Amino acid sequence: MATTLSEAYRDHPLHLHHIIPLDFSSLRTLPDTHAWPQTEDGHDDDDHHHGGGSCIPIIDLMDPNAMELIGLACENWGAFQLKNHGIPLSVVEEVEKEAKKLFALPADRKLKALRSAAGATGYGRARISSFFPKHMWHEGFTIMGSPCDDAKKIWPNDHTRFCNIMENYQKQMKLLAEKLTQMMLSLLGICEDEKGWIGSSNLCEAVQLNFYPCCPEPNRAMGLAPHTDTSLFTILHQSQTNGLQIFKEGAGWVPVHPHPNTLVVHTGDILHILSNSRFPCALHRVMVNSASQRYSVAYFYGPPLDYVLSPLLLSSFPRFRSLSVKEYIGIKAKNLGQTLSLISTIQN
Ligand SMILES: C=C1C[C@]23C[C@H]1CC[C@H]2[C@@]12CCC[C@@](C)(C(=O)O1)[C@H]2[C@@H]3C(=O)O
Ligand SMILES: O=C(O)CCC(=O)C(=O)O
Ligand SMILES: [Fe+2]
Repeated sequence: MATTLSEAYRDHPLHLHHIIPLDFSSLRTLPDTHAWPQTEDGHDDDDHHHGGGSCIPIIDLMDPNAMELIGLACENWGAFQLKNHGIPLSVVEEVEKEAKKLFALPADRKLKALRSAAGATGYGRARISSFFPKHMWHEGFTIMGSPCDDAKKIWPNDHTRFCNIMENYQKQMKLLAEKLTQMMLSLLGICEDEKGWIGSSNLCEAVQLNFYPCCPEPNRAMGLAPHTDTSLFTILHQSQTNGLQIFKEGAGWVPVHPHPNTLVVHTGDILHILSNSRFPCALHRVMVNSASQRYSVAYFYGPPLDYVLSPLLLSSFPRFRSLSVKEYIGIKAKNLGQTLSLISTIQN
């Protein structure tokens, strides 16, 4: 029985043919396998199409009103950009540098750490790939706990630096995540009893390094297809390259422009459930471009696998049935974007 997050994902293997990544650097045109139907909306050169120029709020964590501002941002957007977050710039810069080093390796080196069909960690496509008919313009490296086993396969004698930097990043992110969780759960009026898991050693956390190479035909490609994250919330560092977009009801796809020394925080499925839908779960995607490559580092944070998810904010009837995090992961592995409606108590 799965007791760790990586075991929970291993219980739901992916199909192997979706795992072998492509050597993007060798391509001068977009192969048909990577050509997505063109959409009207969505590219960074036409920002004026998006929500009348509105964008997700930037919140200063040192602001005395930070908590209220976070509440408003979560309700209206399911996302905000956080400055003065307390994570030293050097910690984030080092992770970005290691990610760049990793993805710059020749394909045969990265493939040494290829995630197996039943594996949860290592190098490869995003897990969601198997739900889409076309491939994404993206490479990823997934970390759950220590990345050493995977890093050793890539750098047999030289993996310590990578491991230390990734482990330190997780430690720092976890502290920030605990602070934000306290705030968000308080905002929802959730009592101290329900916060017992915060800071426990078995909570679920993972890091995903993302790389979006330059793309010869960016308007026909997709960096990361629309999805919501399986987290309470996600803390994201993006390199200084546009591409991330968040979907806002009524406004469409809104770009999240990078700001130096600012982290993007967005809600995941679990916060949506606990808040009984008061906080939307951020639907997001990544577009690519032909001029610059893009990197990002996502930190996923959530309660332990056996934690029972049920709406805690009960100003009205519970909109979702109760189930454990582990059970949620299992349903999502088969149903992806349909999962929330499958556990909804509202007929549709
Ligand atoms: C802890 C997580 C969260 C995962 C699965 C597992 C490890 C990798 C994460 C991602 C990262 C890329 C997008 C996503 C949608 C994907 O395909 O893999 C994420 C997914 C999720 O949020 O469900
Ligand atoms: O690259 C990004 O900005 C977003 C990455 C993402 O959505 C993810 O890793 O889940
Ligand atoms: Fe995501």
